[in-house]
Amino acid sequence: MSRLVLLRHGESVWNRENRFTGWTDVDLTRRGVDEAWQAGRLLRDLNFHFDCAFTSCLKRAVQTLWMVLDAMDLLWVPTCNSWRLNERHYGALQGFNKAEMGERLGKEKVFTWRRTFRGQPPQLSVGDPRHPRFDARYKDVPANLLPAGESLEDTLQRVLPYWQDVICKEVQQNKNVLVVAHGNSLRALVTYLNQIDEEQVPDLQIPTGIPLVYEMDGPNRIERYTYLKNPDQERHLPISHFFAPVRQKNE
Ligand SMILES: O=C(O)[C@@H](CO)OP(=O)(O)O
Repeated sequence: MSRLVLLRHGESVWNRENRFTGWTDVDLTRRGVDEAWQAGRLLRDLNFHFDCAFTSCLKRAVQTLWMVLDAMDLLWVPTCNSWRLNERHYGALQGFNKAEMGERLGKEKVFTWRRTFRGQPPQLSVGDPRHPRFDARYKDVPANLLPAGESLEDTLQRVLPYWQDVICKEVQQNKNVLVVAHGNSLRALVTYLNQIDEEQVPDLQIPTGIPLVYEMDGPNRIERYTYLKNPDQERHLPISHFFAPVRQKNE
């Protein structure tokens, strides 16, 4: 039995400003920092332990991971950063205000980009200075793999090899694993793990700073899962309190 915890970073500056963020490397807000510490303290109080941790190459996730591990006195745990866990690349939308884009281009279009499985945002041109090929942190990633605008489906295709080749191997060895990533890279992973139908994908949202815990019997067998919500009220409850049995799609 292994515990896998998925955590979206705390609130970022562009979350607060309601701007398309994607691969833009923005900071956490004060509230985002508090969310990260609170998640770490909750996991500590519930006696969680991690053998390894994974995050993206974006500082809002990296900083959240560090704060969580610090709160748990686990800063020594081996961690890996991968571009494959980055947020969905929002292409030419990055930087624009979501509500303003809805007014200008239509709410339905913006909804399709933000919440459907296949909605693909307008791409960045290869010469655009915001293109990841100009960013030193991606210099070892083959150019043809670097995205310039992704649907959730594209994000899943990028996240999945990292899940299968790296994170899964740890779960297979019954390790307890923490993954701190982003709203859409985690939506993609949860879509896969929970076998969520394409029509249900728009309803799936991942909140900032709330740990999503899976108890896994092998990499493809979820025994049960739950969010650890309302930290202040639930801090002193045993972990067994949180779980309800999971029905999987093929059961
Ligand atoms: O802007 C983004 O990169 C993401 C996450 O903050 O936004 P959305 O939830 O709209 O996909």
